[in-house]
Amino acid sequence: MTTTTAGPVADEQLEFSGDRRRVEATRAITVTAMARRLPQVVARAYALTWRIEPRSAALLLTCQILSAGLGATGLFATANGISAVFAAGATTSRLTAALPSILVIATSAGLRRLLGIVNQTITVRLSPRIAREAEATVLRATLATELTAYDHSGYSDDLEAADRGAEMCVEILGEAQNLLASLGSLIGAASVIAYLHPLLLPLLVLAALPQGLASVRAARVQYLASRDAMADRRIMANLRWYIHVKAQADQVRSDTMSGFLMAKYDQVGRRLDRNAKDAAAATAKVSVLGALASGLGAGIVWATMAWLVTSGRMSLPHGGAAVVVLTSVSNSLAGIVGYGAYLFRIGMYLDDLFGFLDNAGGFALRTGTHRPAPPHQVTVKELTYSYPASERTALNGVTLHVDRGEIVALVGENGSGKTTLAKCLAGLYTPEPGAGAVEWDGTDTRTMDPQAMWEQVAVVPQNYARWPLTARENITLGQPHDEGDDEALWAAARASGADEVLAELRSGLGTLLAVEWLGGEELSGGQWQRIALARAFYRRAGLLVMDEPTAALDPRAEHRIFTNLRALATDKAVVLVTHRLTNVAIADRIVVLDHGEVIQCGTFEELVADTGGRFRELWDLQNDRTGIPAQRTPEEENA
Ligand SMILES: Nc1ncnc2c1ncn2[C@@H]1O[C@H](COP(=O)(O)OP(=O)(O)OP(=O)(O)O)[C@@H](O)[C@H]1O
Repeated sequence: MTTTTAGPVADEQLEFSGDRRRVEATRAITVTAMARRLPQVVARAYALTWRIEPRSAALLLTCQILSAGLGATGLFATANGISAVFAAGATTSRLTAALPSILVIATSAGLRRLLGIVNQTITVRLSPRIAREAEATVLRATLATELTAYDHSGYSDDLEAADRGAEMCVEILGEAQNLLASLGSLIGAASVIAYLHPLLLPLLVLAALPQGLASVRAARVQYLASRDAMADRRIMANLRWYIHVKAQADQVRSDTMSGFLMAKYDQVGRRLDRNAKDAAAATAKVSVLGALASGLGAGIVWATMAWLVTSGRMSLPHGGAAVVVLTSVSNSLAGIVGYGAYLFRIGMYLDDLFGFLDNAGGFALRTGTHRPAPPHQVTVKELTYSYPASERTALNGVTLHVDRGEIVALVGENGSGKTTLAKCLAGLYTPEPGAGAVEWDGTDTRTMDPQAMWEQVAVVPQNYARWPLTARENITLGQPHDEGDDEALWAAARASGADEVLAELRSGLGTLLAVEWLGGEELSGGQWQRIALARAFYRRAGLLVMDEPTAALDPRAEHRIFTNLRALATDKAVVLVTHRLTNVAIADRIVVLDHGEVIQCGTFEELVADTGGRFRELWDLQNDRTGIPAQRTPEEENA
């Protein structure tokens, strides 16, 4: 428990908030509504196949239709064969009469088996491709998502649900095929049953209905349970990641966190177990009820048939044939119910998938078309920005400009809004309508094609990526690079100090970085930062945004960066975020932020001279040596 002036407040629990609305909507789905969706799911399965291989999709459907026709032919032949065998007359003449039927039964069974093999071969071959294609679609949608999506609770849950939907696609074609096969058999068998005695058909449907309803209900229970468990599964996946990866392996040990992390893991695991137990109990309950009802239904069907035969309403040979066909009917019904229920479930996951794909989870990238040139001036006008999860505004009415050839530094205390502003300048966050604007040479960045805009931007973020790629790729990725021409790369490396790092790598630019991956070499934190700087300097960008670019650098490397920065800025607008105030002397202008507002703006000399200002206050604090023993030079020591 923590305490505030308002009294004790319970700790917030580690929890991912999924989109509860969608779960609620799913809960409200009725069995009939779900039944109506079954054809839609089957159609989706064939549409996905069609997109990959139209000929195979057509062949699969043709096989299904032929197979159903052959099934019906075989059953009619069975009924006729049985009638012939049970008819009056000599055994040989009865067998001779049954022979054509036996030939038809054997041929249709053989051909059906052959068609089944063709179906299975195509399905097994295409299913992984369908899933991969769906997965790639989710990846493309994710890459075309606004960065702010990640700040919305629920987005990651939706993304994961979509991913799961894509995974389920591996089964959709097979299950749709099974369902169609059962349906084909059922139609064939039902027509034979109706021919034998019309009363048997409605009775059969009645007998199968309770089992069907129960299976659909069980599928819904399982889907909802798995959707409810999604947030917990993500927590566990995150915990596993924290325990597995190298990035914090040292802190897990030095902070003696193993017990703490495992306790969290177990706690969430127990919640998942409870969820699974409840779902299993609910599924078992509906399944038992369904089984009882369908057993009762089957009893009624058999009793009716016995009554029809004994009362002379159906001949004995027809009765015998009905027994055989009924077995086929109940197998087909069981197939329809089983595969249908499973397809319902897949259909719900597909809804998650297609719901996400429709508009990238609600955060599709803005679709401006203007392709900007490198800007001469970047302007921020009355910009206000709030993070979706926060009640505070991160930026409040900020106005500033950066010209090409100019370096503008953003300074301020932690949480004052520097990084947020830097991301808005780089077009990573887009202002809401009416919340100000970021303009490049007078053009609102909201009207720009985001990819084309980012081509003009180079960013050194606080947490730069350490790609498990070669040193060359780590610097050139995302940029056109002429094979065999590393001149521009080396120029960027020299400006950032990465040349010294590259010189010591065992295979130079071709060295694989990150030791965790395929035996690559590992770099120190500062060496990685030099690579990240080289990556930004290599980009042919008109706007360079650097957020704490030298935090991990030694004094020599830092000095080199700031010595080279002025030359780099000649054809760029440069924005520099830093807490090291000695470094901002290089800037043409310094903008001081406080709680998302610009409170000072001027040159280094102006701001240091302003004794009552925040910059001067921070400067004095950074240079205050109170409590630190004075450093004496060797000459002073000797004197
Ligand atoms: N993703 C986010 N979601 C919600 N609030 C955020 C998010 N990122 C930052 N904030 C909030 O926005 C405000 C500004 O954060 P920002 O990172 O821009 O500050 P900063 O000046 O760069 O801080 P620092 O010097 O510590 O890097 C802070 O109050 C912070 O809590």
